[in-house]
Amino acid sequence: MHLLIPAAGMGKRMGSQRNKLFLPLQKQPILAWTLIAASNAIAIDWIGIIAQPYDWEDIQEILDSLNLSKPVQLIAGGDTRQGSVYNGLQALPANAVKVLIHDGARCLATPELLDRCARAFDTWQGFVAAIPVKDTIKIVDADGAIASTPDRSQLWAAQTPQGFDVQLLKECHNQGKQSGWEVTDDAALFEKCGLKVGIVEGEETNLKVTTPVDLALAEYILQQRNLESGNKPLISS
Ligand SMILES: Nc1ccn([C@@H]2O[C@H](COP(=O)(O)OP(=O)(O)OP(=O)(O)O)[C@@H](O)[C@H]2O)c(=O)n1
Ligand SMILES: C[C@](O)(CO)[C@H](O)COP(=O)(O)O
Repeated sequence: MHLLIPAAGMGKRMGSQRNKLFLPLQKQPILAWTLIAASNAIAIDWIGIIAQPYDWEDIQEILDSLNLSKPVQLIAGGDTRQGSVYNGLQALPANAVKVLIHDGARCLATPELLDRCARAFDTWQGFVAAIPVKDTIKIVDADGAIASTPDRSQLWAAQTPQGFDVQLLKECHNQGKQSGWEVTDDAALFEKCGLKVGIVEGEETNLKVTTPVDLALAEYILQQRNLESGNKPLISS
């Protein structure tokens, strides 16, 4: 299974002066934890890291320190996440038929989640990891007043991995470019193309490290995990 990791953001909401994926988390850069999970996922056999070229040297240092056994390719990021994934799709090996796309910022995803998503291709051509929404969600109008309250039983918080048939997703990205669609996840492109997207059970701890509060939560979650795992090697042999 091919995996694309969007890692070309600026970390504005983190208030970071550089790519937030280099920030330390339990003595490793955030991106390292994402790569460790990908390395330990049985189904993943190729990794594409989509990053700004000015970050490639620092990412290569992370890769050298982890010494992953799986092939890794660095791919130039775009100005938006959508643009970065577009670039990633163009850079996939010719034999890529299915692809998982997983945010570098979702560094707490477990190998088990990645493998569960890989198995979802038995059922769907497009799918997202997701969890049920816990808060009541409000649709708010331009005046700041609540316009409606969607039925919470139908609301899910989309995460990544998101998985897609490569050819279909390339076509949806091309349609998006031509039509000027601006989306915050790849599933939205599939939906706009009228293609069905399934839900795969996500993980409550699979948060996207976006703000300093997320970083503190991630620190706590990883600390607990590392205590539970003892001195088990980070990378499974
Ligand atoms: N041009 C971009 C923007 C984002 N991403 C990646 O998409 C994932 C989700 O994006 P987000 O959490 O929003 O990261 P940033 O864009 O860095 O955050 P911000 O919006 O706060 O700047 C991250 O792994 C980020 O590196 C990307 O590959 N290319
Ligand atoms: C793809 C995603 O993680 C699904 O929840 C999310 O849409 C990314 O949003 P961001 O603004 O690019 O972080």
